[in-house]
Amino acid sequence: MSELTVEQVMELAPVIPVLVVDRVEDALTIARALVAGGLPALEVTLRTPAALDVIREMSQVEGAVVGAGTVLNPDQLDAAMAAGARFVVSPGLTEPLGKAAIAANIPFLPGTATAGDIMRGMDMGLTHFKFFPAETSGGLPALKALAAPLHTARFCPTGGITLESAPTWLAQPFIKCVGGSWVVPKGPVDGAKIEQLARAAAALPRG
Ligand SMILES: O=C(O)C(=O)C[C@H](O)[C@H](O)COP(=O)(O)O
Repeated sequence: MSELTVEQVMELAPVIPVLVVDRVEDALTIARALVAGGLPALEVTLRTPAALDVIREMSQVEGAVVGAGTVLNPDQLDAAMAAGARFVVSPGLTEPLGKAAIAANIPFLPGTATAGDIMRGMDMGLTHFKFFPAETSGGLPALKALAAPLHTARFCPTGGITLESAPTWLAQPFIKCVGGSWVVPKGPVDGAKIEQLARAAAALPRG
């Protein structure tokens, strides 16, 4: 259960940082730096063995709204929610995962890249989607072409987006936020650097 709607999660900041965290010891430093920099919605990808513990740790940080990314199936959805995830993101939309997320009443951003993906989501009652992988799926021209007929859908493009390219995406009315990993660079964790990158991302204007 989450007290936020998916729209509210997307409106927290212009950027949802996509996090791949290997060491649970780094979780608090990363989350505090991102929240201090103005990015409260944190997507912890289930790509590392530490991910569920990282969600638990980060959830203790005041102001953080911690979600799970790379959620592939209902079992992972359950595990993420048990760890405290308040929203979930997936690279693609399957019927089992979509139904489970709707039944669990948790904000869900399924990855979509085609009209068929988005229409299947709409049939399930979903209204907000990740556009993934954004740059290699045709970039903004592709999403504009999809959003024209599917005009009620709202998007969080993710995949290949940078601080420099984000403003062009965010200027579109059908785009609520973007996702990106650039805010937390790979390598040793530097809280001051992360906070600085978060501040720049949080200051991006939205359309
Ligand atoms: O697996 C998921 O659910 C994901 O969220 C994948 C991420 O969207 C991308 O890995 C982020 O892409 P970059 O910003 O280009 O690094």
